[in-house]
Amino acid sequence: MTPTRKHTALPKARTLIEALPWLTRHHGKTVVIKFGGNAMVDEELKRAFAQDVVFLRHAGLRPVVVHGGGPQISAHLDLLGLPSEFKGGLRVTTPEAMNVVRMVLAGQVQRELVGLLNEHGPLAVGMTGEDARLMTATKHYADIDGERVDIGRVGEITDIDPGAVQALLDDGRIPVISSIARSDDEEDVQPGASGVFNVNADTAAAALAAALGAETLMVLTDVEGLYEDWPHSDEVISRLTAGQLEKLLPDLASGMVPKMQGCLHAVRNGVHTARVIDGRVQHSILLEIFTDEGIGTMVVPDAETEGES
Ligand SMILES: Nc1ncnc2c1ncn2[C@@H]1O[C@H](COP(=O)(O)OP(=O)(O)O)[C@@H](O)[C@H]1O
Ligand SMILES: CC(=O)N[C@@H](CCC(=O)OP(=O)(O)O)C(=O)O
Repeated sequence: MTPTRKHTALPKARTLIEALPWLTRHHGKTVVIKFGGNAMVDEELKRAFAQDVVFLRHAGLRPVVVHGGGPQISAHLDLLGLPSEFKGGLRVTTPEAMNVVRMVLAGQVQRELVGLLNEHGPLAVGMTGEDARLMTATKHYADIDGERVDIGRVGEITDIDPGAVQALLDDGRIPVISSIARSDDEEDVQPGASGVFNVNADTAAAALAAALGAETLMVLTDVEGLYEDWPHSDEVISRLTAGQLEKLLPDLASGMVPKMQGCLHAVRNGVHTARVIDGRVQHSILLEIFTDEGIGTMVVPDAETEGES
């Protein structure tokens, strides 16, 4: 006689059933996920990330991945004997460095993520902001202590045409996007890297989330969330409104500046929640979307202080 297995299977069934309200709530909704270069250094984490994104897609959500690659770009510049310098959290991008940025993001990091996602089926399609005019930018100048500083080929997004991304989503695909934008400046008409800009990946993800009318922007990084008094304490701010975040922005440092500016832009432009979560925790995306054990920092629009999770 075959022994019954119903008791051992029950906890698994409970886990699935517990996800039901979240599955219902998020069905058909667009989620833009920014995968940061620092969260991308561990092979197992990358595989778990790909599994989570594919899970979201099969659960009926519309995930879009925007990836970073700061450490990978710096490593390649170093290999070529070129310096890595940041001003106001953004890479000083010479025309020579722009070639490297484009090659590493579109040719290396994006290809790897597309490959990992496609181990689960014909799902992921890679593109950069140049493709189908997804992202157009103009030259960005850094503001360093009130001074306008030239940081080279760094772009500020002026227009997003999300048509190609929407078409891929409608076709059941997972767009994987590198944060490089085409230039519409007149002197930049020539093809090649001289006609494109390097855009911070947090900024690009936030702008895309707003343009797509996404429900959620999720930024995966290498810390637990926004620390209240970084680097002196590791107390994470779990929830804050756009207005509260706006007041904090001038005091924030380095990598958190584009992330939190991006979260603010997203929730002020129609995105329901923007979250900064710990990409070092395996399956952090699933925990965040399908359980009430949400981790990290959640930013909500001003009117919404209660209820959302
Ligand atoms: N208030 C803060 N809370 C958390 N991290 C902060 C804060 N201010 C600055 N940081 C720094 O920002 C870093 C994350 O940004 P970044 O290195 O650009 O990551 P990513 O590659 O994921 O985009 C953290 O590792 C931390 O060193
Ligand atoms: C202008 C600018 O700074 N661009 C970034 C683009 C990559 C990025 O943002 O990667 P992370 O998300 O891993 O930091 C850079 O060149 O490093």
